[in-house]
Amino acid sequence: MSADNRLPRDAQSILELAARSMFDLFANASEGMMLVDRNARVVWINDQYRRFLPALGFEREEDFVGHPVSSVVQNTQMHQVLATGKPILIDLLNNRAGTFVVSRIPLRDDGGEVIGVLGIVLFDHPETTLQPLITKFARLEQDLNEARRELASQRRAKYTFASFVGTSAAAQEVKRQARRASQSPSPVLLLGETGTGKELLAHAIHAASPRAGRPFVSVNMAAVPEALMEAEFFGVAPGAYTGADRKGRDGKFKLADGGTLFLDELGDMPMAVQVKLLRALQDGEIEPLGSNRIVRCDVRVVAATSRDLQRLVRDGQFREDLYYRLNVLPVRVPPLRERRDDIPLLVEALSEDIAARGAQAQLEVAPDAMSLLQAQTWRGNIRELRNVLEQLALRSESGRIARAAVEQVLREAGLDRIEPPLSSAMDDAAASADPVARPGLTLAEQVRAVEQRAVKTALSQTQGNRAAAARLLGMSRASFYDKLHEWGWMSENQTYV
Ligand SMILES: Nc1ncnc2c1ncn2[C@@H]1O[C@H](COP(=O)(O)OP(=O)(O)OP(=O)(O)O)[C@@H](O)[C@H]1O
Repeated sequence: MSADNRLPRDAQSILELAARSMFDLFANASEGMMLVDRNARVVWINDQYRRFLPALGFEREEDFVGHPVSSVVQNTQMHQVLATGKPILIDLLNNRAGTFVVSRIPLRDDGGEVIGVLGIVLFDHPETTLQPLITKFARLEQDLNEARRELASQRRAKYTFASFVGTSAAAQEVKRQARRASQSPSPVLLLGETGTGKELLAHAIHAASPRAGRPFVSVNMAAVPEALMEAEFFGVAPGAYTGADRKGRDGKFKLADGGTLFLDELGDMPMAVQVKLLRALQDGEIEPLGSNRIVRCDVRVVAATSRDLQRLVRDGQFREDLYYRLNVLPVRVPPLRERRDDIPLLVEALSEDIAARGAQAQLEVAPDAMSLLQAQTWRGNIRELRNVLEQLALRSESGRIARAAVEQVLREAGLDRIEPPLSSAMDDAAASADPVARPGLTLAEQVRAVEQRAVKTALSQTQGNRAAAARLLGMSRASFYDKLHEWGWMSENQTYV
């Protein structure tokens, strides 16, 4: 009989022959084999495997065979194969005996039920035999660990209240309110113009809250395309999509579980997502896309917006019920022009940071240059101030900043140049406002000095809010403005004072 005639021709016999040949191949080529039963107990090992026993800490075979595999082989995954019925064709196993390349194959009875698992040690000491593979694996593992560390650090608060620079009454008040809010589990709504520090405060609130040890996760509504927002928030169930999301993905709600979810640019949230967000906030439950399973999430929400939410509600662009749900602890973050006294401190802190990042000299701003910065309207607030300082730092070798340099940067940045004499005029007037100190004054001059001092005090008490200052002094707004014009403290195109 020729060799060809000995080959079977029916599928079942071919399969049996292949299985037998493969098993013989594995048995001979492998470094060892073990069998566990359906209770994950070791029931058999071959001769080659026996030589690993001392390194695994066993003198006698009976101390190994007959025992649960997880108690005799550290880091084994045999029970996982038993539970899932899925083979692990190739894996690296690390334990006290060394590093091994292993394969784990479920064994099924005629009914298809898993009745045991065959474990095969394909290579021992792969660090010598499989060096390139191991090196690559180690590098990937290292990259993965770094990425995980990076992700974890991104999910920690970057700022604390100490990062919020400012000692003015307005700055202290906003910090006081935010500190109080940090101790409450209710949602916080940070309201203020762009660049006023809302995101910084959101971090600080989280860092001072009982959730500080848990993740801080942000979503910027203006940065996520509308079509992806639902998946971004609530996640995607495995198999809901083909492609990259095949395995499913956690949404930001789940990632923030136990911690704080920061919703930046809340006013830009599409209506469809608003409905789902409301449900998630009310019930503490979310439903990932493509799933019919409810997932519970314990998340504290801090939201921020520079838009007028009440107006968006009136215009039908923001749900009223969601607005009330989020507007439990509103914190108004004042614009820079309401806390000009903080500008010198901010300039110092920001230029220290700029110098540290760019290895440039720390800026030394001349007093008349500083007054120019203090007089500016700063519609982009602290972010805009920082940009101007960065420009100044780039252009200055020594770090010394004269008034002309500030004028030039402001002009090139298209910022209105606002002259500071107003504030000096106000300060000068207020300084000479003590009539007792200036006994030679006429009655009219003394009255005027007293009025000026009262107006200045009222303005500083109301953080520059003229309407509120007028109310405080029991004056109509019109006569208050008349006074400011009369003293040259306000002109048609100047908004300062
Ligand atoms: N009080 C402050 N002290 C120091 N730095 C600040 C302060 N407030 C804001 N900053 C800095 O100014 C920049 C803008 O702040 P932030 O992003 O928090 O503003 P925002 O109000 O969230 O702005 P937007 O509404 O545009 O997102 C950041 O670099 C921040 O670190």
